[in-house]
Amino acid sequence: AQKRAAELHSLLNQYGYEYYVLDEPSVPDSVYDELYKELVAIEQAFPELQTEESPTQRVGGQVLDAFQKVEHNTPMLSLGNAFNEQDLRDFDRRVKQGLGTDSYSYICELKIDGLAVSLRFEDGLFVKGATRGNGTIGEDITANLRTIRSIPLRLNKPYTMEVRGEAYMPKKSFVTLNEKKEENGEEPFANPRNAAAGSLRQLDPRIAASRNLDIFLYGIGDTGETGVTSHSEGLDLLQTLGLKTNPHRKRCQTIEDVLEYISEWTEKRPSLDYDIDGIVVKVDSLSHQDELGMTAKSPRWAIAYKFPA
Ligand SMILES: COc1nc2nc(N)nc(N)c2nc1C
Repeated sequence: AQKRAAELHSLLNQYGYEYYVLDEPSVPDSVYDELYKELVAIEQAFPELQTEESPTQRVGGQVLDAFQKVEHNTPMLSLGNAFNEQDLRDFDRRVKQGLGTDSYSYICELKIDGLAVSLRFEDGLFVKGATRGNGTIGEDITANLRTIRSIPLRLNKPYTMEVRGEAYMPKKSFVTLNEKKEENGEEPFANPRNAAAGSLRQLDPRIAASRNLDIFLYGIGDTGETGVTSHSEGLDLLQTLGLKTNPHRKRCQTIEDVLEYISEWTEKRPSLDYDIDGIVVKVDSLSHQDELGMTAKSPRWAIAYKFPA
């Protein structure tokens, strides 16, 4: 039974990855459901097999009475803002001056309008999830983050690492949720960001589980042991580990390419099924990032271009 349960864990994990992360299921839902039912039956017969990594344990039963505080192993940064082309050109000039060369490249990412969270994996197992908080101390919302189907309960490799990302509510889920709230005479959420934040702050994980939240991961807390040398390699690594990253990221050689990417996504923004509030521009090479370092609270190697409100 233990062998079969382990087989079912990895099968259901793989099918879940294909469905929720790649959006390319390789088997019909009926196959997934059959295997899931088989696992539930085995776990009922052998409760000791009901481990925290089992897909049957995604939605915890108990309601917390409060969130614990969690200290992030590496602080979660905050980004300086740019509001126009001049700000971006000033940023690029500072990067060029700081590096003393113009042979560097950027990576551009959509800035998801959600809630910044940090996920901790130990030997591949998802062990803890927290809000950003003040950057050093956040709130333990592990039980709620476990309900996000695109977060694997175990990575494809036994890595120990902290990854950062943005949990969000897709636009369609936001509309449906607010329709339900209006029907029940409840106060609707103002926007998907507030809805995602409100859902992850619920003490009952069953409420978070009902909110159809999703996540895009964008950073590795401590790249040291991963051996990656650029941010874009880091994002590719996250993807191979089974984590969901945003597919619209782009390497840009010059600030002109960055400006082009920004105008492209300013136009395409309404076609996305999630809200974005800007574009994050980062110097791609990690050694260049180390050379440029940080100001008091933000990296000198990154900037967030914010769309006009
Ligand atoms: C390096 O620090 C950051 N990187 C980020 N990257 C993306 N894509 N989105 C963010 N919201 C973000 N936020 C921070 C503080």
